Amino acid sequence: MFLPDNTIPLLLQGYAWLPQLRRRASGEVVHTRVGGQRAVALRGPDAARFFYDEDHVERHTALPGPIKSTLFGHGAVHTLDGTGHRVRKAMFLSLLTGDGIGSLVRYTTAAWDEAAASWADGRRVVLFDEAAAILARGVCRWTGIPLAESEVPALASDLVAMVDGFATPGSRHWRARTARARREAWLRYLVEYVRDGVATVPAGSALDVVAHHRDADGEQLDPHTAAVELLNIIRPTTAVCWFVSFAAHALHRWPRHRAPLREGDDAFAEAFTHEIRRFYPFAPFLGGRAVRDLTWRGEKIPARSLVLLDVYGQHHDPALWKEPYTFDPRRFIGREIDAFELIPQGGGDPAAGHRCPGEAITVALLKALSMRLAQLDYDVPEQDLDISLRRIPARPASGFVLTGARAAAGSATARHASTARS
Ligand code: HEM
Repeated sequence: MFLPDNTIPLLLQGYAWLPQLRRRASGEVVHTRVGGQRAVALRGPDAARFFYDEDHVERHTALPGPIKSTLFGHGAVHTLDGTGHRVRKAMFLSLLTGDGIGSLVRYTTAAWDEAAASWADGRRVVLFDEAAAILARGVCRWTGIPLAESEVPALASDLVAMVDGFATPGSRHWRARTARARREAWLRYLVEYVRDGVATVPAGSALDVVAHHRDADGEQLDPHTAAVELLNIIRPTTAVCWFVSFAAHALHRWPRHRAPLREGDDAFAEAFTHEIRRFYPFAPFLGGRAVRDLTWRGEKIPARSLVLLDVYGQHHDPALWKEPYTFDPRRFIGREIDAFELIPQGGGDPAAGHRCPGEAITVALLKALSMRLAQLDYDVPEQDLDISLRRIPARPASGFVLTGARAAAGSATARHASTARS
């Protein structure tokens, strides 16, 4: 079968690329070619289950060099399979789940409260940038990475750049590569100082654990790989700023959702974070490579093909979600979420496969910061709030500008401010 290469349509159409191919396909599988390679695209919970079976799809041969040089780093856990992956992944899960989440949220909300107090002077705030700085400050403190206040904006901007430039040719891509090279060098030295005892580090902190982790071969990570994995903690945590800007966008478009967040309705706040992660575009699709000839619902997938899981398409499939283009947090209240149904951060069991180990952290941070945002009154001046589906990763064009931010009367933030004054 002749398959034309679809790389240019992917670059032009972004998130709409796979859903459009799917609409034109005769069956449940899209057959195409991308980057000169044969590819198939699937979607739906059963497809996700199929994709996450290591007997079907591997990762180490699938990730393109430009994505490793920007988003993940060479040698990252994302690029491993089998036992090597399990051992490295266990390190991440030991750090990113359980008791540590509470202290990361506390550090980050403290950074938010401090920043929000400074917004009260009426200045113009670009929420995307402020949230990135707040998150970078919180996660470095939590990780044990020493960082002076004056260094926060440049670090936040580098971490954002690594995410912003992974899927695009041109200046954003080169900015991402430069940012990664700079920050890998910085953290490589820090790891060496920790190992030599030149830098002291809180016992059990992420910096301590990564610096002393032993991989499946019993060896410590080389300093470069340790730096890559530290970045794989602080970079995606800072990237929660994308979701914070989407939360602001949602509260602006559908202000009725502000009241339950402001009142501290925990179940609603959790549902709100899930709906943000379903409704708004972030990871467009996930990719791996077929380890052998496979068959999916009667269709052949030749060995070595790329297998793409259409995340955005799955989250907007009317067969799975009632009115998928309506933003409705209540769809998540009072029901279990299947491990392969809502997949903004991958699917399945994070210990057994590549699902994001930082999902609980993402939900906890987004929930806490959305509730704090809802407790502020602010003005939203004229600006470009368009979220282009052609841009990967998407974001509100203006970064969501607000002015005149002040604690809403009667909110927990206002009570906190008046206690601090008295
Ligand atoms: C902005 C929020 C986040 C999004 C959208 C996100 C999304 C993802 C996605 C789509 C994957 C790949 C899943 C796969 O390949 O099957 C992933 C993997 C990963 N994420 Fe996240 N993530 C986020 C936050 C975090 C946080 C907060 C951390 C750590 C603190 C983190 C650390 C990782 C790591 C280490 C992996 C690699 C897992 C593996 O290959 O086994 N992520 N994430």
